[in-house]
Amino acid sequence: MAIQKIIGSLSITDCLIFFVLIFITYIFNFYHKYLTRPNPLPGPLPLPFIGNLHNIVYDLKLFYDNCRSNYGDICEIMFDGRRCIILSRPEYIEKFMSQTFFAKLPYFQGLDEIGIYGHAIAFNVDEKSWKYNKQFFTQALLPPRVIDTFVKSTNKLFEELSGYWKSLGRQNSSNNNNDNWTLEIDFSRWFHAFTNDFISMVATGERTYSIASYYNMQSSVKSEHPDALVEDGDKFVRAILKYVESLRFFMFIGSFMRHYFPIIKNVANSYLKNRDVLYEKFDHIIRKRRKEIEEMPMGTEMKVDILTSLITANTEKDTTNIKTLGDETVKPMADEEISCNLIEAIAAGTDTTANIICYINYCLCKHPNVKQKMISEIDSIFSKSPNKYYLESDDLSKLKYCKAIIKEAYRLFPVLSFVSRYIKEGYEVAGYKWTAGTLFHLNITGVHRHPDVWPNPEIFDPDRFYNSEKVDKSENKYSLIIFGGGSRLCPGRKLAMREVLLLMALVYRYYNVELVNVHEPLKIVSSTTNNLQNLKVRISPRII
Ligand code: HEM
Repeated sequence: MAIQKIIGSLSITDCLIFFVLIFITYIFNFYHKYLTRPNPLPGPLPLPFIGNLHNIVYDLKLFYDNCRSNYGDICEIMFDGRRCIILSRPEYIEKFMSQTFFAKLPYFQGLDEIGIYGHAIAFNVDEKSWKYNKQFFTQALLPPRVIDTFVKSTNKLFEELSGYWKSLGRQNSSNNNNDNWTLEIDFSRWFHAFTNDFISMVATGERTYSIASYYNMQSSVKSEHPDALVEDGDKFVRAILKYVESLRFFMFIGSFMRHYFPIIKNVANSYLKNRDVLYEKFDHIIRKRRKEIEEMPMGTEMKVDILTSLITANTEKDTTNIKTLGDETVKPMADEEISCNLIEAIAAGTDTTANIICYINYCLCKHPNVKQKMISEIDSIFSKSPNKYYLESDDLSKLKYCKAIIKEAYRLFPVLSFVSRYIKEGYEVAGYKWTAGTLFHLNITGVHRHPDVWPNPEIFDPDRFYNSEKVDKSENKYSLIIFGGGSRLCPGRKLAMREVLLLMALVYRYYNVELVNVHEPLKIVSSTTNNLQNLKVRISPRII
């Protein structure tokens, strides 16, 4: 009653003064806490309420690119109300690359709401559940038999892509029947479509027909795949892309805004609806495959894809030997968990691989000498067997210079700007003691362009990884972290390396590739990955 009386007696000016006082007290507290923090490090000044969101959200890549030169090997930002320490030196990140389990994130209510937090692998913070999922996932991807099968699928899919290029090239030329055509293409769009088609096949055994769909958009004749299949694939890809986009939204936009702020609430709801549609689609795919597997007589050869492997693991149809996790016997994987793993595989394997292919292509077009040396290496594989069209795993292991190019392109243009680690207990890093709850970002660009580690770090020079003298000098274990490291090492690394190598070899074996405009700056849109967009190249068939 007394409080009601006091509130009733307040004028508008009193209320305003009251809110201003609260606001000033908050600001004072915020900066007092900031200025008296333990182990203060350099970094951009955080703002109340948003921390350093404004520094990173507009151009994430630029921020991490400049982080080391502006603030040094160790600096800090404030993210989601907590300190985030950015490490840009191999020696500092080394501790996080051990086999000890590290979470990657603190608790994110938004990620929980969208349904990924604590599930599958990348967003899993529970050691036991993460181990369970990662073991299954790795088992599904790493065996040589599996990799060989996917090498064959890449060859076949490239043949289809090549057919589309040829058809568009001929449609573009005055003479429809010859191989004397040139075609301008958006390399980035084609290879996003390609990796999407491919990873969907790897994950579920079913294609998205993304390359056919992109071809149909540009061609006067349609691909041979039925329209309904292509449209279905399109819908599926759009739902996946929207889901990936929603992860960022649910991480950055706070719970209050998502639930009560009118326009934002609608966006959140549309993301949740998309999630439900996507999970329903995966449910359907999983149920269908379970039934197929159940009906298969024992001993029948199974399909090679992640879905089949996750369904059969630890069942009587299991041909591998997972069975135990530590000392515990583990159970087969539940459908909900399988869905999350499949979504993660598709999300993690599309943009990463497509972008690295684009960056490699850009570097090659900018460095004709490197390109020529690489083409000689590729041709040497084919010249040993003149009727060869496809390449096999054994051929790929001979492409040493191509591998060096991949590493060097990735060093200069990492697809991910950073990887994160979150400590649940006190820990010593870079000579400082950190309390539980500190988040670390391992700055990939900072490490990859560190002048103490890499001589002339801004120069594209694949010989760093080819010429053994140079390799010994400059490559220390954590100075190149393409696939992260330690317990969190990327389980898709072998598959991705094979796919990228094979695509390089096939594209440059069969096509001349030039940038349409050599002087045009790169268009990189940085979000979860550093997406290279609108990479216009001119292709024509190589006369071999
Ligand atoms: C060129 C392509 C790829 C690159 C550059 C790449 C890079 C990375 C990096 C840097 C990490 C973080 C590692 C860390 O925190 O230390 C990661 C994690 C991961 N990647 Fe990849 N990746 C690629 C392809 C793939 C593919 C094809 C798949 C699956 C089919 C995949 C699945 C995953 C998963 C599930 C994780 C989470 C691992 C964990 O947290 O334990 N990646 N990847």
